[in-house]
Amino acid sequence: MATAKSSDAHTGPKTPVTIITGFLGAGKTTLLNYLLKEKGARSIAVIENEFGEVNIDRELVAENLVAKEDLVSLENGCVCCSLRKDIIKAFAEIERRRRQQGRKLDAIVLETTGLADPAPVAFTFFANPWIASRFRLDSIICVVDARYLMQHLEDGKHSDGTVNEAVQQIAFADLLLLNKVDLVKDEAAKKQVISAIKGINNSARIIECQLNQQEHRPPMDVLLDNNLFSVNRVLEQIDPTFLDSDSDSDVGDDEEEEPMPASRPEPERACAGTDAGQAPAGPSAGGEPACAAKGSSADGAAPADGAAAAGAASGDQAAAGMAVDGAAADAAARSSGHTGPSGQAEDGGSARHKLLAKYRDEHKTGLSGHKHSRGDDCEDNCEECHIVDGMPIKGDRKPKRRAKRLHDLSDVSSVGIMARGQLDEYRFNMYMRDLLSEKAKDIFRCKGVLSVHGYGNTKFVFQGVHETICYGPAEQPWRPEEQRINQVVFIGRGLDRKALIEGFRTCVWVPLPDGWDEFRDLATKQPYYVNRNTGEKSWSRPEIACARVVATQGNTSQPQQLLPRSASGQPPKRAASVLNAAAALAAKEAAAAAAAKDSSGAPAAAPAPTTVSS
Ligand SMILES: Nc1nc2c(ncn2[C@@H]2O[C@H](COP(=O)(O)OP(=O)(O)OP(=O)(O)O)[C@@H](O)[C@H]2O)c(=O)[nH]1
Repeated sequence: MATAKSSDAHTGPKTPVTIITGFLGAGKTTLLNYLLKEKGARSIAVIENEFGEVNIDRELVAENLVAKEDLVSLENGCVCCSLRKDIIKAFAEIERRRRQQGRKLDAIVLETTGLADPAPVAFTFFANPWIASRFRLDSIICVVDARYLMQHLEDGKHSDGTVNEAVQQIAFADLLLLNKVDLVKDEAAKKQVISAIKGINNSARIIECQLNQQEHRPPMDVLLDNNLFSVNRVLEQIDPTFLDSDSDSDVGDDEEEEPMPASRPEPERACAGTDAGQAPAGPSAGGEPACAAKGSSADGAAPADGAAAAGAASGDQAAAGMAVDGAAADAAARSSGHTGPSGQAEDGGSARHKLLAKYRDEHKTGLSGHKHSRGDDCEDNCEECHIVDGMPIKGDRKPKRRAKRLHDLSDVSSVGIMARGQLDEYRFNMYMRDLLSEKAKDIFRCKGVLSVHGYGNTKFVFQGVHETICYGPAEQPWRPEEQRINQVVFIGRGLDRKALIEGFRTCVWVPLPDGWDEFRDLATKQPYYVNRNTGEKSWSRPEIACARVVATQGNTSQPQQLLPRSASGQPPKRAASVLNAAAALAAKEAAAAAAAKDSSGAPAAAPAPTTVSS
């Protein structure tokens, strides 16, 4: 088993880490891009976590980074649950790259998925000694979608005691950005949202903003290096068991079994490298700096042995400093078999108890405000006495363990679809229109990068949050050497994977058979087809050739299967209904338009849409 030597201890300043949280589509990536664009001389690395099977954000963030090495992506899962141990690897990877390049690093920004509970992520900074000695949690910023918050709070009410992610995200925030205020025109509705936020978190500052508008963004120095995270606030106001272990908290325990990042100078330390991905380019936004930050950071010494060296600290940060070292010592003792000052192996609990007790003795303050020192028989029989020390102080109560939150994503999934080639604009529009008119409530989020037939090298990005959807050109076109692969991801509840994939297949543009040309009806923009040899006109596409669509499946980002076409070569049923509905609607509109002016050149006299059968 690896044993850390005192020379392993990192004694330099700790790099501040900002966690960006917020529900799906709230504006986290928009904020991240703003931070990256306006970072000035700061060197920022990004850990970006994507829930979806296809990572669209990587495209949209990468171009704002100085080097692609600054981005580590954790894909297809949540850092708060399935990818929890990968956070440590991500930090190790960033550290490895930084050392390799001999660059300074001023800050790390970690964007969680929109479904992440920030608590376990924040806990990592206290549970893992290697992280605790090198990084400090600067603040948790929660981006709140002013338009959809009430819906998300309502949707997330679970009768079985499981946690609503939107509530957790707000509760744990040190700073709340009430975003998309442009979409809430009604002042009363906005007040309702603010009051709902305050009902969950009354101590964090709320800043109203519009992150996609330069002039309505919060100033940079309010956002970065603001030193807002306070472990005391978390313990007092949110979760008194925050620093207690749960079954997932041993995040560093198995790291020592894995190899270190290749160039890492401390091979015996308990942490591991990663193959985390790197990224191509994508679009983003600009912004402007201003304003003041508060407080200063505390850079405690790393816990070199089980006893842990306490860092120099003050105020709120002192609590964090002590807790860091305490928890770090705890984890170090557990994972590395370190010995305490007595030379005896200490269990993690006692190492942490000593440090927490020291802090409490110094401050003589209980978490809920009543005064007592450790070991006192607390007259209030307050819960915290039992929780903080992890053992019963009074009576025969059993040691407490942090209640493990259930992260209920049982019915929430993501469907990632990739398709080579180009999309047929009209069909894709119809597909999305049809889909969202039926499923907007359950499709929390959709996004994609598209290559559309007829638009040359323009790369399109589409972004959907429930029924709000927008398309636009990415900042960078398709590069000549870049493979044009359409990528879309849907995240939501009860998604019908098969229907989504089959529907998307019908959107891929395929060449027409010889002799056929495509035209657009002037009034409806619906395409129609003319055979230049025979003069035949049709609203339905003469032939749909085989399209190669690769769908990702389950919890893997690897393409899994090629979907077979139906034997007839016709689109599947669901797609047929999409096309029929679209065609019927368009035909109705065309008839009305044709009645008004008979000059479009489309098939004569309100053509009956040809039924496409499967
Ligand atoms: N109207 C409006 N749209 C915004 C604002 N900020 C961001 N958006 C848009 O909201 C959509 C989602 O923004 P993202 O930044 O991708 O949201 P996100 O939280 O990163 O989404 P996920 O990572 O998928 O959870 C995009 O289309 C943004 O352009 C805003 O202030 N007003």
